[in-house]
Amino acid sequence: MPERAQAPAAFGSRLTAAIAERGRLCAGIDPHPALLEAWGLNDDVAGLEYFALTALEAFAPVAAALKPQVALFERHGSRGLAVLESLLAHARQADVLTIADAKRGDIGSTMAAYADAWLGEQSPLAADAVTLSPYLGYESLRPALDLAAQTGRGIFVLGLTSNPEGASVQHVGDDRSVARRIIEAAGADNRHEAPEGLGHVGLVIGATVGNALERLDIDLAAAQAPILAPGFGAQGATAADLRSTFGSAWSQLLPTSSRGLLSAGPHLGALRAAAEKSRDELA
Ligand SMILES: O=c1ccn([C@@H]2O[C@H](COP(=O)(O)O)[C@@H](O)[C@H]2O)c(=O)[nH]1
Repeated sequence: MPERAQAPAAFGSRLTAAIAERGRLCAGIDPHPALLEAWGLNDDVAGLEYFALTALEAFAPVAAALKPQVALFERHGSRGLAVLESLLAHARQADVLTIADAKRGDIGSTMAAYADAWLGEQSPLAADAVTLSPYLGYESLRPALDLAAQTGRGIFVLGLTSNPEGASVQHVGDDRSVARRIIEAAGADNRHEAPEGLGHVGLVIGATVGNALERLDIDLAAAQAPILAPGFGAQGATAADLRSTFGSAWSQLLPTSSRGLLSAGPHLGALRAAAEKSRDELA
């Protein structure tokens, strides 16, 4: 279980320091069955554990953060979640930030339990940040927003997702789109907690969204939000796409790639080289 002797620095500062030290890449740990097979592993708990810990060892020195995809651990049941707990503990020892990609969201009373699970000091599943879905309303996330602020952890709220179907919900709205409302709400929280620099309320904005930010009149700089940008790599977005999509918000950006890196495995050297190449493209 995580133990902390004194109040930790705020998540935005910790992420800024990690990017300065290790570069801007977030390395995804997505143990897909097809990747386990490609690595010569069985699709079982032993294969999962080998995969996750090898990826951690390869990526931790060259990534600002690691993002395990929770669903791919959950599909192995309670023993899969135990592997995730072990991965998170090893990441703490390696001093690399973790973002649990769990996409949780529920009414406030249940949200408090999700917050305890992913952000609570005593939880074996506690990560440095967790992804959340605001579909029940941004304010329903309040227990997690508050606990993250108290514990020096962060959250990443889905804003504009990388999948093409996301637009049918997120782009909707007469004067202000759903995405813009979520992003403005995150910005209000960040300005309240941290008048300068990155706040603890991050946003997920896909690397694949093209000119949606411009079309929806969204000001990411004003939100002071760390931006987790999936879609880099296997979903087709390049470093050049990231630059044209995010422009002046570049300093907030944490591009994340999973299959694009993991398909270089199983050898640690090849995995490390793939991550270094992506990190350098983002430098
Ligand atoms: O909008 C979103 C939100 C989350 N994801 C997650 O990121 C990774 C992407 O994996 P790749 O292999 O690099 O495509 C995966 O865990 C998704 O669940 C996303 O892709 N888009």
